[in-house]
Amino acid sequence: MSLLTRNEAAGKIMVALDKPDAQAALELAERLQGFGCWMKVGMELFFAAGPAIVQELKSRGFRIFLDLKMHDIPNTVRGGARSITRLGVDLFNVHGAGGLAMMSAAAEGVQDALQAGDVEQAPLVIAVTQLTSTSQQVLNDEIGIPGDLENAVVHYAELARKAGLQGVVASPLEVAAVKKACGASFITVTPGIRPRWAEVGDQTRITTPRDALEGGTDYLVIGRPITGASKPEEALDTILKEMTQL
Ligand SMILES: O=C(O)c1cc(=O)[nH]c(=O)n1[C@@H]1O[C@H](COP(=O)(O)O)[C@@H](O)[C@H]1O
Repeated sequence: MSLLTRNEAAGKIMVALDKPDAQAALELAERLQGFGCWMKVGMELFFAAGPAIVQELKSRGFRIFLDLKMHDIPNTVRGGARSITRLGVDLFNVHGAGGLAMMSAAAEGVQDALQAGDVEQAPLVIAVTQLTSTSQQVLNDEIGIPGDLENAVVHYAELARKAGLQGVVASPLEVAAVKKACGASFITVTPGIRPRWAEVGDQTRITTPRDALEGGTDYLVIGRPITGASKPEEALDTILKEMTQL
């Protein structure tokens, strides 16, 4: 594989802004401003700071992945997707476990907002397959889904594609299988990224940033290895070097 430029690699990174309030999040965003990464706003930040944090980050030029993992009846998810689309985010997710009708409703909610003229650009919608903290044993013995974890991920990916979604959240270990089943242009967004020098924490299905890139992922979601560092900009810089240098 040919190596990416630093800017190309940075454009594939989504920094998980898992911070308790707007001030902490914006301080961190400011330190990472020049890199050209996406920002991922998840539950911790959104539940504390609300939609205003999305507008603020957008006004600073960041592309936004809103990670609220909707999982509800189709009608509720359709309305939720409509509201999220109106916020002007670039990408958001729903749970594949909600099934085909629920994922189709998410896609319909996006169309509702477009047809109402609320926004001009449709966000990408992707489905969470199996959380990257879930191991094979937990999938089988606790969650109660039998069989191979990779097959479970591919099953949800195929359902997501059928529902008209544009991609999935999966671990970098399943990217090849997802692309094989759903096509090269079906987007893979992969958390579970751990440089060798970072703590693994609660993630179980992990690779290094370089391995994720070489495995063909479209986007790398990276939180604590960057956000937990005393100098987040240096951690991100190190990751970019690891991704782009021979
Ligand atoms: O949808 C997600 O973003 C997500 C799905 C998943 O399967 N695993 C996962 O870790 N995430 C999110 O990705 C981020 C990973 O953060 P770190 O483990 O700190 O790098 C967190 O914000 C998680 O909420």
